[in-house]
Amino acid sequence: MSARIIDGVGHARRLRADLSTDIAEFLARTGVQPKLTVILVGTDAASRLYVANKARACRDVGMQSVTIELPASCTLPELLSVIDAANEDTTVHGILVQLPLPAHLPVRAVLERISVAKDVDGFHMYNVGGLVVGSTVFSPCTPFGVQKLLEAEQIPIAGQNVVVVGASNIVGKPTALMLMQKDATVCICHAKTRDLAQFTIAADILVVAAGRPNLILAPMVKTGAVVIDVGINRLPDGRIVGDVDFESVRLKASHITPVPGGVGPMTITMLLHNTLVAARASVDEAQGTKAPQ
Ligand SMILES: Nc1nc(=O)c2c([nH]1)NC[C@@H]1CN(c3ccc(C(=O)N[C@@H](CCC(=O)O)C(=O)O)cc3)C=[N+]21
Repeated sequence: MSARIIDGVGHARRLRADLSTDIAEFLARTGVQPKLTVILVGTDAASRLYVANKARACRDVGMQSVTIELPASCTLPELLSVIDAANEDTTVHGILVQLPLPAHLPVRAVLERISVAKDVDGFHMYNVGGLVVGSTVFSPCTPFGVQKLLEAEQIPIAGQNVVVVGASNIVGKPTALMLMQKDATVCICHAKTRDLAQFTIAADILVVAAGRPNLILAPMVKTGAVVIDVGINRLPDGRIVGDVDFESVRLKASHITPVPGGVGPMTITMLLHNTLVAARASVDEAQGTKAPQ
């Protein structure tokens, strides 16, 4: 068997074309252009690149984006006052604080400052908690992108055995909750899991977000499984690889995402989606057509 390679770039392109149409229609109808504010603290090269990619993606679909760059020495009160200003600015619909933050800044305090209605990353505790009860304002972009990829590939989720490898707050845990909400039987493995293979071999859908190259080898994968690789690792030779040994696992899986070109492009797409949803909600609220969130 050779797996179908899930084309994240193609799925993302189709979704972004739809978003462009929706944004143009929304602008024509309301006069409001959706706007994302990205806050970048420090000068980490990878973060700068990601932020530049997000800004370009916004422009490509007709959204405004503003990047606010703060020095790595920025204090917590300084960062919070920048967030407060974006919260109060009615022309801003989405706010994203690029992670990771410099070590002296407390991540939770920063994320909890973002208005829930503008938390397009879905990282605010209110949105995280919403995943537990199945009613979130914004779903986090990477798990949301994984779910969209599965839907676009018409892969059934209900009743499937889903194994998530990696228990991070931004990928593993929310992915598990979102797929459980879709009636999957979900298991979460992490760095302390004993005998990882005994769990992964049972997976109909294996989602890997551990940040370790070659963590998942072919003998750990069930024949015909759907393998979603969320890992992004830069090797010493500069190559970007996921957490899955792509060349061996593709011979055993039914579907597999490549890295790059799999989940990554969907993450930014769902950020754009969430920003449009935020802009719509803000117009609805201003017109009193919906209860404020
Ligand atoms: N507040 C916050 N929100 C985030 O969503 C967030 C963040 N901080 N910090 C960093 C991570 C990482 N992340 C990626 C998004 C897109 C790709 C992506 O498009 N990757 C491409 C290109 C990969 C490459 O060549 O570098 C691909 O996989 O094909 C990757 C990684 C969002 N993150």
